[in-house]
Order: sequence, then structure tokens, then C-alpha cells
Amino acid sequence: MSGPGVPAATGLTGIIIAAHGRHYLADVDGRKLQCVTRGKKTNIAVGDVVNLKMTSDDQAVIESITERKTLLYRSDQYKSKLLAANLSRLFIVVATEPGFADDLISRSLVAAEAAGIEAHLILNKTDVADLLPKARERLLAYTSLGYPLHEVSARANPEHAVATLMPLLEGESSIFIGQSGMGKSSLINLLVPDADIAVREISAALDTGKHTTTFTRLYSLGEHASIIDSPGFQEFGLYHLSEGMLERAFVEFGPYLGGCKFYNCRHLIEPQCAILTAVAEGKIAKFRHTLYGQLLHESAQTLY
Ligand SMILES: Nc1nc2c(ncn2[C@@H]2O[C@H](COP(=O)(O)OP(=O)(O)OP(=O)(O)O)[C@@H](O)[C@H]2O)c(=O)[nH]1
Ligand SMILES: [Zn+2]
Repeated sequence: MSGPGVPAATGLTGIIIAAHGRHYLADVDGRKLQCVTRGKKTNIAVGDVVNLKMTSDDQAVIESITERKTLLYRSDQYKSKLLAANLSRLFIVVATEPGFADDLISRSLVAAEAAGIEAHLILNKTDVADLLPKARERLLAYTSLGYPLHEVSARANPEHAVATLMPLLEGESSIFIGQSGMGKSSLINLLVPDADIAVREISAALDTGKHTTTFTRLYSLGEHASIIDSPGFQEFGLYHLSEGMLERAFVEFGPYLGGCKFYNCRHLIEPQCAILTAVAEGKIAKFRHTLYGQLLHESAQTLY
């Protein structure tokens, strides 16, 4: 944007690569700038493409956010929290051990569907052979819905893990999420060899304090791919999703929507409900419908 007659201080565009409280780090053509928002705004997410104005050599203020392709949220009763912007793929990392929670997987899938992000599953630690069949069997609940599953072992076969996952990242903006202990960090470190250095740099620039990795960060993989690593979380609240969004975010409901007796059916206790019939006939997994009911309940509890 700079050039003859254009002051260097205007027209900077960057991508937000880390966020910690109200402090952000933007990458502008490889240069890392500390950024703040104007006023008390906190509506910036990692992955946002922002217009910046320099305030000193390595600091800038965020003037505006460019239009987002997607926005991934989570929320509780009191507020919603931006997880990442402009994602095209979401990878849920699970493992043969420790055990994974179906609730968290389904919530992640629902969040991805609601945001228009393609969801994939990664099963790590396939080297733990005795637990592999059970893990595969449990994941059938999701592969049968059409979500792709990729099996890897970060420890026993790192080359295979990289060869499997790297092509899936090409041309995409991805996020890796998972419960603690699944091996998400091990996988990210294979895919982004200098991730540790980047985290230390980001942590220093954001002044997050020693050893803190509790911030979301973005790594670029060449020019056309990026990975966002988010700190593990135990809960994935989806209080922000409306009823209409929820029924559409359960992909297996799709064929039955519109088939209920009442046009405003909530698919909970209504007579002649096509969804409830499908559950009774085993065409929709009971645990998914139960979660749907739970999420519907959550969406009615919002205080914002
Ligand atoms: N057997 C086996 N162990 C693995 C594999 N990948 C990672 N681990 C181990 O699993 C444990 C957790 O791995 P991390 O990479 O720290 O997992 P994480 O999901 O990032 O967990 P947090 O850091 O708690 O969020 C470590 O002890 C790893 O060495 C694998 O493919 N096979
Ligand atoms: Zn219904």
C-alpha cells in the first residue's frame, strides 16, 4: 500500500495471530506488531484480517476488521466468546487413550456446522493397539454422518502423520481443538516444527507471563495454509445458537426437517414429529438427540 505520496503510517493490513485479553499480535508481511483496539472493543478474533495504524515502531491500533468468511464462537449463559475468524476447517483431535467425551465432539461439530466450517476428526495414538477397535467403533457415530476420520500416531509414526495431515491443510485455514492429553500439541509440533519458538516469541510480545500457553495462536504454513491452536477446554458452551440454527447444525436431522406435523416443532415431545420418529427407529442416534435437547435448553438460558 505504501508508495510515492502515500504516507507509510496508513493502509497497513495484518492478520491477528494471537490474542490475550485485550492485547493482540498482528502479522504484517512477516513483521509482528502489538495491537490494541480503540476504546473497550474486544470483538477481535485470531484469524481476523485487520486494518492497522502504527502508533510506534512495533505497536499499532486496530482501525477496522475486514469482512469475515466465518466466525467460530463458544459461549456460556453470560456472554459469547470469539474463538477464531476466517476458518475453513476444524479438526477435532481424539485418541485411543485417555478416553474422549462424545459431548465435546458433538458440540464441536455443531459449532462448526453453525459457522459453516468443514469438520474433520483425527484419531491419534493408533499405536495403542488394544484400545484401537473400541475407539474406531465409537467414532462410527460420526463417520456415519459423513465426517472424515484420519488415523495417525504422532509418536510411533510421525512421518505418516505429517503425510496424512499436511495435504488436508493445504489452501485451508484450520483450527485444531481437543481435550487435554489427546496429543494435539504433539501433532501441531510435527506440522509446525518451530511452533515452540513461535509461542515463546508471541508470549514475550504479548507479555503473557512465563510458560503460559493459554492463548489462541495462529501459525502460517507457507502462503496458503494456516493452523490455529487453541488452548484445551473442558466445556464447549453453545448458548448463542438459536433453535433454527441448532436443528440445522445436526446434519442427520436434515432429511426429516419439514416432515413434522407442526411447522414450529421443536422435536422434543411433540406428536407426529419426524425427528422423534427417526430417533425411535434408530435412524438418528439417541445421544445426539439428547444433546440437541440440552443445547435447546441452553439457548433458552442466555442472559445477553
Ligand atoms: N502412545 C502415544 N502417545 C502419544 C501420541 N501422541 C502423543 N502422545 C502422548 O500423549 C501425551 C499428551 O500429548 P500432548 O501432545 O501433550 O497432548 P495435548 O492434547 O496437547 O494435551 P495438553 O497439552 O494437555 O492440551 C504425551 O505424553 C504424549 O507423549 C501417540 O501417537 N501415541
Ligand atoms: Zn419435530
